[in-house]
Amino acid sequence: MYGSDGVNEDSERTAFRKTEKKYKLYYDNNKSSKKKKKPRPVDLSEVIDFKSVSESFTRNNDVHLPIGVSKLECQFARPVFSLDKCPGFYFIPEALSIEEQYRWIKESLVSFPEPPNRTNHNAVHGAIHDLFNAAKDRKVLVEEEKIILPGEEDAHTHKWEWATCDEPSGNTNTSKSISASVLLRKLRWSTLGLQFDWSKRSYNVSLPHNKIPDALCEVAKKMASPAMPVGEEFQPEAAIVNYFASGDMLGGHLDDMEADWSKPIVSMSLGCKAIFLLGGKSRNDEPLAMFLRSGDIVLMAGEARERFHGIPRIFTDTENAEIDCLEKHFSGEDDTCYLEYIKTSRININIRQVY
Ligand SMILES: O=C(O)CCC(=O)C(=O)O
Ligand SMILES: [Fe+2]
Repeated sequence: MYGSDGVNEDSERTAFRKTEKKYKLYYDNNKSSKKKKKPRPVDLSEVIDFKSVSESFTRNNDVHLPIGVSKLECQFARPVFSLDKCPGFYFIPEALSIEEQYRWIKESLVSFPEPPNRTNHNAVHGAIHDLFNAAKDRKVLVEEEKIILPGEEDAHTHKWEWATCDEPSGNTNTSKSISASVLLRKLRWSTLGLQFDWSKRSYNVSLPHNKIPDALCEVAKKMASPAMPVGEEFQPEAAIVNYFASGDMLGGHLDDMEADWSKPIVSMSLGCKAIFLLGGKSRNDEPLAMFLRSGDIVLMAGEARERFHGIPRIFTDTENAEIDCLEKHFSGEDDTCYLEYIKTSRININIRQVY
C-alpha cells in the first residue's frame, strides 16, 4: 500500500509519476524573500469535474455526459457516475450532507485517533490519548525519563505525557517535548476496526481494536450499495483515515491487502478539494485526474481495485478549497478549532471489508 511507492529512478519516469508531478504543489521561486510564496499555476483543464457533470445532469436529465462517463441505472438517492473504461469505479458527487460532513470531520479529529486505534504517532510516542483537546488546550507532550534509583534499573521507562506549557513535570528529568498542535498537524493517518500493520503490510488481527462505529458502518453500507452484487451487503471491518495538509500527497498505490476484491473500498472526502489520480494496472498507464470535494464518495471494486491511484494535490486557498458551505456550518463557539483545522486540511475516510 502506502510504503509501496518507493521512489527509484524507474518509478520516477512512469506516466503516473509524471502526472503526479504535473499537479503537485510547487512554489514559484521568488527572488525577494519578503513576498508571500505563490503556488505555481497549474493547468486544470483535463481534470474531470463530477460536480459540474452532476449539476448539468440534475438540471437536464437527457444531458450529454462527457465522453466515457455514464450515469448508473440504480435505486440510489443521488446520481452515481461510472467510467466506461474503468469497470468497478463509481463516483457519487455530494453524497454526504453538510451535517454528515460536519459530524465525520469532528469524529476524525476527536475519536478516531483514540487508542486502541493506531496513528502514525504510535511508532514514536506510543498511544496518545486526547490529541485534539490537548491541542485546543495548548498542551505539550513531554517525554518523562524517570530517574533510576539504585536497584531500580529495570524500571527505567520512557513515557510521554501531556503537560500544560508552563507546568514543570514533577520529580523527573524532562528530555524532550512537542506541542499538541504540532502533533495534530503531523497526524497523517489513523486506523479503525481491524488494525493495519504498515511494517508487515497486512492486517494484524491480534492488535487490540474496536469495531467500526455503528453510524459509520451504516453510512458505508448505504454508500457501498451501487457497487455491491444484488442481495449482498457490505461488511465494514477496517478503515484508514488519512489527514492531508497543504503540500501533502498520497503517492500512487494499490490497496491489495483485503481478501475479496469484489467488495468495494468506500472512500469519503472531507474538507479541502483534492485531485485524485486513477491510473491503470501499471504505473506506465496514463492516469485520469478528477476533483474530489468535501462530501464526495468514491467506490473502487473488482477490476478498479487493480488500478494505481493516489492524491497528488490538495487545494487550501479560499478560491479553490471549495468549503464555504462547510465553513459556515462550523459557526458555534466550540467549533473554532475544527474550523481552523479544516480550512487548510483534507480528511479521507476509506472503509474496507477485509474478509
Ligand atoms: O485520499 C483519498 O481520497 C484516497 C485514499 C486512498 O487511496 C487510500 O487510503 O488507500
Ligand atoms: Fe488507496
